[in-house]
Amino acid sequence: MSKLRVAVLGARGRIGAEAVKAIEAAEDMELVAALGRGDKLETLAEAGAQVAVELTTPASVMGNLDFLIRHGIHGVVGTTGWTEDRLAQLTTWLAGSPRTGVLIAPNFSIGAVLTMRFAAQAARYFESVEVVELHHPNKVDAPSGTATRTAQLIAAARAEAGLGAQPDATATALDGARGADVDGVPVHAIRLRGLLAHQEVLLGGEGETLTIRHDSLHHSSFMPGILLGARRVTQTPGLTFGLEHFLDLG
Ligand SMILES: NC(=O)C1=CN([C@@H]2O[C@H](COP(=O)(O)OP(=O)(O)OC[C@H]3O[C@@H](n4cnc5c(N)ncnc54)[C@H](OP(=O)(O)O)[C@@H]3O)[C@@H](O)[C@H]2O)C=CC1
Ligand SMILES: O=C(O)C1=N[C@H](C(=O)O)C[C@H](O)C1
Repeated sequence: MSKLRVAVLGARGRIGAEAVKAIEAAEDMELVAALGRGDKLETLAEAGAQVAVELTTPASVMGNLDFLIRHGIHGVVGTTGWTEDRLAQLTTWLAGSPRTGVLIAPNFSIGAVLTMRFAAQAARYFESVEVVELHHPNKVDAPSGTATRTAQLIAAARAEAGLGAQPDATATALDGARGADVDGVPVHAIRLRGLLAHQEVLLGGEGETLTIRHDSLHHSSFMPGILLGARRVTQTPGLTFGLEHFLDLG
């Protein structure tokens, strides 16, 4: 059987370098290009890449995806910074290349995907909920893509359950003291040397609290999700948002 021809964009970055190793080690894949900033995207087409794993920066990702989609190269995207406007733009580009698939995964680790699932399940039963994400201090964005997605899923679950705004009697506060407001859910971002990628969802009701915590201790935690995404995206035209769509979570 022929191997899947995979490229990495952002190959010299923290997660990109780990992805290069994981793809090289995968028996059913061949790493055909490993590009960093300034490298020519045309290399991808010349190398016959079928899938490109995009792990760069929010500032670079749209330009890269524009190229990939125009050349019919499937995308597996871990880069953050997704807004409604960006997703709409992507959908428009994909409509012009109907056989091309793009997976955007706010988080490739199974534990983080489950955290999002569990948080959305729990959200309808608790009056209060806040998200705390904790990352290494070299991270360029805040809050994290995972925390933003988690808060959006929680907010949707609360709305579906008919829950109103959360109780919060704060009358005065320094700017930022209550975190960022993501669809009514406070999200707090910690940046601390020694950490990698961590998240807590704190839920509170009458006389009880529930904390859901996930820790990525090494970039290897993201690799099975990236490899799964690369395998599945070739069979999944259009835009898929979230690795859970490629997993059987029951
Ligand atoms: N979804 C997930 O599970 C995960 C997502 N991420 C996300 O992945 C992204 C990268 O994170 P991380 O590896 O820590 O960041 P790094 O800064 O370590 O890596 C980003 C790399 O991308 C390179 N780069 C920038 N622009 C381009 C471009 N146009 N073409 C090719 N390469 C480019 C950078 O080069 P230079 O240094 O020269 O600027 C750098 O080497 C972030 O958005 C992060 O949030 C991270 C971990 C898990
Ligand atoms: O920058 C990181 O490191 C990570 N970024 C992603 C995010 O913003 O959610 C995924 C994970 O948290 C690691």
